[in-house]
Amino acid sequence: MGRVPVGELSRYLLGGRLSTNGCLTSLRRTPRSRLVGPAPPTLRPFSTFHAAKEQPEPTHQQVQTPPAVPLRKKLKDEAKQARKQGKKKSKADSQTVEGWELTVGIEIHAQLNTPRKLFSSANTSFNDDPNSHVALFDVAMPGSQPIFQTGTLIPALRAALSLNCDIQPVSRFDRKHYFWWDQPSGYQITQYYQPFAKNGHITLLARDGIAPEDGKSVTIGIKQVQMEQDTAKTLAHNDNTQWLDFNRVGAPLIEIITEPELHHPRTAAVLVRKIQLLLSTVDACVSGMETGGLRADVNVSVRRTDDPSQTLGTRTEIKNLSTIKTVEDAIIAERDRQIRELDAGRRISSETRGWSIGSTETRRLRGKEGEVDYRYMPDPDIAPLVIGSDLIAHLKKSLPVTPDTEVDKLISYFGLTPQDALSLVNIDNGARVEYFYKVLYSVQDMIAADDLDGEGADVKTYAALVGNWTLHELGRLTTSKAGPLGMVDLTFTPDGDCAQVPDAELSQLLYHLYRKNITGKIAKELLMALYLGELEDGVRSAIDMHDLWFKEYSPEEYEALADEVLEGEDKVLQEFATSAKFPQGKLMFLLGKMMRAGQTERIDPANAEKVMRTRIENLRPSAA
Ligand SMILES: Nc1ncnc2c1ncn2[C@@H]1O[C@H](COP(=O)(O)OP(=O)(O)OP(=O)(O)O)[C@@H](O)[C@H]1O
Ligand SMILES: [Mg+2]
Ligand SMILES: [Mg+2]
Repeated sequence: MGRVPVGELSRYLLGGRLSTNGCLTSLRRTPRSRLVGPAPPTLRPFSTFHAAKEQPEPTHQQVQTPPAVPLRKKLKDEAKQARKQGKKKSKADSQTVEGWELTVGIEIHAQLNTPRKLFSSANTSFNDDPNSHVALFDVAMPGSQPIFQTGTLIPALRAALSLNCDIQPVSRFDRKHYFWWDQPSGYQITQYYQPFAKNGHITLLARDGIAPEDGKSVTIGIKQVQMEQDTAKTLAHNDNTQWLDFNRVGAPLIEIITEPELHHPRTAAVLVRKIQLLLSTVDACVSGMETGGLRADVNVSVRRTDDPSQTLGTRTEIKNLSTIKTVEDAIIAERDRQIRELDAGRRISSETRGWSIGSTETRRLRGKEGEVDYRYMPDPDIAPLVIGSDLIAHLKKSLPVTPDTEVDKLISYFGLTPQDALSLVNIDNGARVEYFYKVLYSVQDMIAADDLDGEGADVKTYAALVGNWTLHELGRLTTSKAGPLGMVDLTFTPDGDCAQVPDAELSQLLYHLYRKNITGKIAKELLMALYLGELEDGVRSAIDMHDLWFKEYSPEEYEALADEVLEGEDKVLQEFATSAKFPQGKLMFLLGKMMRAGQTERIDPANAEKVMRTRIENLRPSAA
């Protein structure tokens, strides 16, 4: 059958609203905010749907994803919720329940980092105007055909290789049928019979934060990785009206399916976090859970440990978990619910369940028995996918180092503590560690240019300083103490650029701190001023302008300062002279007073302590 010319179709179906390149474009640009305002008039036939009361629950992964909430806010809300429920951990959130074995398998859906949809040349987009990137095929226009976008394969392969999978030389696409408003064709194209990658694994280490019961490390099998289409985004509006944004329909996803080999809730959460980081490290996916780019479905079952049959219990599936913490919380709640049911003599029915942030119970969405028959069939319009071994070899060679190797290097070569190394690699989806390297290498260049220590300076001496500042001092900026701006999170590009605290400025600051050209206190004040946007001409010029260079007190001046501080402190001095145990707290008190009395840009805490300590030690009973 010949294909209907696009022009004819568009006139017939949309009154000429199709653009010539085959993509739907809204006639009037619809600002993002309109998503919560009245429906865009030109898109009405597609973007509204009046849900009849008897509509079934959404199937598969089409349970609505809530609009992305910043991770920071989510974590705060979760912490608040936890505080409300009492800080004390209840018995229920332990990692094990005596007499029972928990089993978990996870399906992770991740959006691939690619500019095109899976079977059309429409752009993938995040937060663009609704329905502005929609090809004819994406909305199942009759006569439109899928055209596999080969570029989408590259990030998918990188993801599968990073998960140690065997790439299949030939794989195929299948149709999974179901009827729901977010899937215009009535089926999703996925890989059911022959996925492109199988038999992988991922190793989780104790330092990743797995449950102590899992020991030093645990390796979890990856059953398969498959490519598939995403669905349209549904936004619930008032009165049973659902708005649809087809920008997401047909966007390429991978589904990573683990073996049912997880036995502790925290380890399951760690697995999702580690896979998220891995996918971002190999550039397979650019966004994580916090922006809705990665969603996890957890399959949970329990069985009695003394069950001789050794078969796994019936699983239930909790769909669309959107934070790492909810993975752990939902598994615990579902495990405990299943145990309660079985203890009461009831059976677990195979069903799909949901979870909302802050809740304590999973809730039934639908039963698997009544589930739509997916009627899987090979897609007759799509040729088999043939992947050459040369491409695989090339991609293997060009994979970046894994986060595990990165952490090892930060610890052994740069001398960071394991905790700092892990945090650096884990936060901001790997962007913070990029930022760390930028700052570190600039500081290194400045030190080398001095020609004082030249190449000989031990990198560990300043790497620890840079690590501490890029992690902890930067972290401190965003606490409420910094005033209204203090709530503004630092943002990093994937390349490690930060507009609020540019790496070039921080490296200047840290170089001068390392060289003791400025004091730590001054450095902290400068960093805060930088973050608040008060240093128009940068760090170096602020130091010059306000003469903040460290001009350390002479030994005589330190002595005079100590005298000034000790005046009127006879009672404290008496304690030094008489108490058998050295009153360390009192020394700290005197030192604090000395630091406050001295000029910030002239006093070095270590030298001030030396002077004060010598004074005090002369008073000690043993010195007499
Ligand atoms: N008894 C069990 N207990 C816990 N997890 C299980 C059990 N049996 C299977 N699983 C896990 O359930 C998941 C099944 O995912 P898979 O995508 O293969 O099927 P599905 O959930 O039926 O399909 P979909 O949700 O994609 O429509 C896997 O992660 C697997 O490890
Ligand atoms: Mg699945
Ligand atoms: Mg599933």
